Amino acid sequence: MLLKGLKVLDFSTLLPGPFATMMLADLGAEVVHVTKPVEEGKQWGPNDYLQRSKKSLAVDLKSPEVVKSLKELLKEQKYDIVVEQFRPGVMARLGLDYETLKAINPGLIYCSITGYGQTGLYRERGGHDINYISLSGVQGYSGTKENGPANIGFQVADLAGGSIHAVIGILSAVIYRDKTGVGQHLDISMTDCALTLNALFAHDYLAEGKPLPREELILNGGSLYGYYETLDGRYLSVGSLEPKFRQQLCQAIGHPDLLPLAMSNKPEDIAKMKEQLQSIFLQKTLDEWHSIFFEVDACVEPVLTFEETVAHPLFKDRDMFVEIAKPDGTTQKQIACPIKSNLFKASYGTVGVHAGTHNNEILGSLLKK
Ligand SMILES: CC(C)(COP(=O)(O)OP(=O)(O)OC[C@H]1O[C@@H](n2cnc3c(N)ncnc32)[C@H](O)[C@@H]1OP(=O)(O)O)[C@@H](O)C(=O)NCCC(=O)NCCSC(=O)C(=O)O
Repeated sequence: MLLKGLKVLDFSTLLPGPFATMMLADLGAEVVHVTKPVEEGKQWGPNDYLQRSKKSLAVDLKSPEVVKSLKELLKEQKYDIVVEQFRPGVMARLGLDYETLKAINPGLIYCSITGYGQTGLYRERGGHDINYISLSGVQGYSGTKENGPANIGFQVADLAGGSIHAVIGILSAVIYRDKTGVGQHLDISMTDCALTLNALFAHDYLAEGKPLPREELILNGGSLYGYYETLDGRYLSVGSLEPKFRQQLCQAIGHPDLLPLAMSNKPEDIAKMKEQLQSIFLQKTLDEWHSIFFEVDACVEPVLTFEETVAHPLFKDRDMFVEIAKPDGTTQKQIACPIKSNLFKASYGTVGVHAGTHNNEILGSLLKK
């Protein structure tokens, strides 16, 4: 296991931190999730997946004895990475802030994931993914002129922002600590991370002063790149950006005559081509189009329901679903670790366990002291 020996004490809640520490656990880190005590029979949130392979400690962090015991564990270097995701100030009120813990373990890597960072005007402001992607500008040029931004259905800032940057930060800090013995405090703001997701278009504005209007850029509706409805009310994603793919597209839909229009970058031609494509795609069902495009190199794929995704041979070929053991001896299907290597194969413990399952194992003797 790539991260064998890394020991993480994870105070995070909701999605970004738990997803980050699940990635670390999939790669072999030992993760203990610290949470509030939960009534027997009631599990916290999406525990089965996000908490897989982790141990669970359910404790009242406002109890001085508990905090003393946790510090003891950190002092003895039983855990050398802390992940937390509260509003700035919460961990300090609990006596578990970086400065306090660094004093007892200078090699500690402490990763704080927040909406807006540890500093600045917004530091204590509550928020969720929808707010982070709104402030970061990505929603300012997504959606349509008519309807404005659209709900995207999954959490971009939390995951592509917070979780993945937290993991990169933690692993970089581990490499640095291996060389120097020195730990550090990582300040991961999900909105800062979401800002970086403007990667392609930010430059147009920053370097060239070009505004980023909805439906006028190459990927947001200003080209034929987009979604088109089919006869059965389903959708096709058309990503035929390059000339060779546009050529294949026109052939596949039986309209090589449309190639000059498909190649034109004039806004009026693009609008006409999109209209043509829409009326052509409405003539067949998604399955019929899929049969045609499966044989064609044109960057056209169906928009699948999640059920269809789970059954798709693409993910079967890539072993992207795994059966994870449950404590009752049965298994549960979950998404596999997507990091694949010639040396390493992800291995998993059980699905997330009930909050507090490992209280005795981890804190038992310390709490009795
Ligand atoms: C999500 C939040 C807005 C939720 O706000 P709040 O509910 O007000 O929580 P806070 O973090 O401010 O404070 C948590 C309080 O719970 C207390 N607390 C926490 N755990 C414990 C335990 N185990 N025992 C006792 N007390 C506890 C902690 O001491 C704080 O108390 P006091 O000190 O007494 O206050 C905020 O946590 C936040 O901004 N976090 C960083 C960013 C974030 O997680 N955003 C959401 C991502 S998910 C998302 O976007 C999405 O899916 O959508």
